[in-house]
Amino acid sequence: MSSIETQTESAQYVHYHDGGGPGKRRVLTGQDAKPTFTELPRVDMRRMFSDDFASRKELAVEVGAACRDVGFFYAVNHGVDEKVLDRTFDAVKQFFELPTEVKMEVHNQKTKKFRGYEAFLEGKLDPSTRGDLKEGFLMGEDATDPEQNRPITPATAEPRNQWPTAPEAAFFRPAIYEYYNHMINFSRRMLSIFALALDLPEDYFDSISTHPMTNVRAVHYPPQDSETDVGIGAHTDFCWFTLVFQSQTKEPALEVLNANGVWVPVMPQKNTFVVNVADFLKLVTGGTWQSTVHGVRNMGGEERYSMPFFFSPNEDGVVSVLPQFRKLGGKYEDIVVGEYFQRRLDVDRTTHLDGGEGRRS
Ligand SMILES: O=C(O)CCC(=O)C(=O)O
Ligand SMILES: [Fe+2]
Repeated sequence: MSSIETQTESAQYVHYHDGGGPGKRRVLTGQDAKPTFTELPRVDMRRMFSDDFASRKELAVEVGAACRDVGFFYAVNHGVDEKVLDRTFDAVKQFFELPTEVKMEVHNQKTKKFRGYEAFLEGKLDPSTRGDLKEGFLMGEDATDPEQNRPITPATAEPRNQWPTAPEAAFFRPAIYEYYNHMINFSRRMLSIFALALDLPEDYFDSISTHPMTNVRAVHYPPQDSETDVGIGAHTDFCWFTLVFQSQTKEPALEVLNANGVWVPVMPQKNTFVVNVADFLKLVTGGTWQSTVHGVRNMGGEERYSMPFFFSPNEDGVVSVLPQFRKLGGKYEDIVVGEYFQRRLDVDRTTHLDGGEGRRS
């Protein structure tokens, strides 16, 4: 998949999973190539904590450009303590080393929201593969978990998360909650910067984000030795935005697709998050911001771990294309966040791409 290889092939397509269905992009080379990114911008988030509005606005302008031109950026000086990140990754590694039966107690197929443990090869966004070469654990908003301090209402009374009960797994729940709470705070600041980047008041999204839909996914990718395997098939995320912390492998594994159908590697950088725009932010910006296709191939010979945090507004929040992105005469429907989210989850659960085409054909 080098750029040289790309230039010698003609009329190739890259296939992916977008908006709940199959998508493809022509690989453009030579005179057909469009101006597009070849690396991720680095954004210094320290200004997010500034009392000075001009400083926050300056940050928002940079973030807005990254969201429009790339859909992905590195976030440095994000304010999440490095010690918390180290502790979280230690716990995640330890969890995945537990016996399979301990992990399978909380198998995600026992829940409607797919929470809990996902075994190797069970995820399969790309039907030409034997499945995603990863195992994972997913948790998220759940008013019945006392750690979340949320009122239980008829709509939130059912437990959503699953936690292992084996004594040897007792360390895991508090470790994940420590990360989760830090990520909620980081996300709220991020949300106000996104609002500013869209020339809206900083608190514009707050009223629909009082009890946001959120997920932490801990993922373990073993090293793969076959080019035909994938850690996670090419896809876009179906939330508002995603914050990813990845382990420090020597070789990059996460890859982001640019407009010319070229996979841009995302080299892990120390104490740095990768932030990406997801489908909802693309939707409310009328496609001005990009929900960029990405995937993982862990070819560097090392175990890899990552911790994506997915943020969406309230389940009963109603969103639509923002006024400044509407075209005269256009028809714009309201979308209930939770309904859209569950539809996408059901698609992911039950369907795969048609046709058996891989990432390139
Ligand atoms: O592991 C990563 O770096 C990204 C994972 C990812 O894209 C996802 O879980 O949606
Ligand atoms: Fe993703």
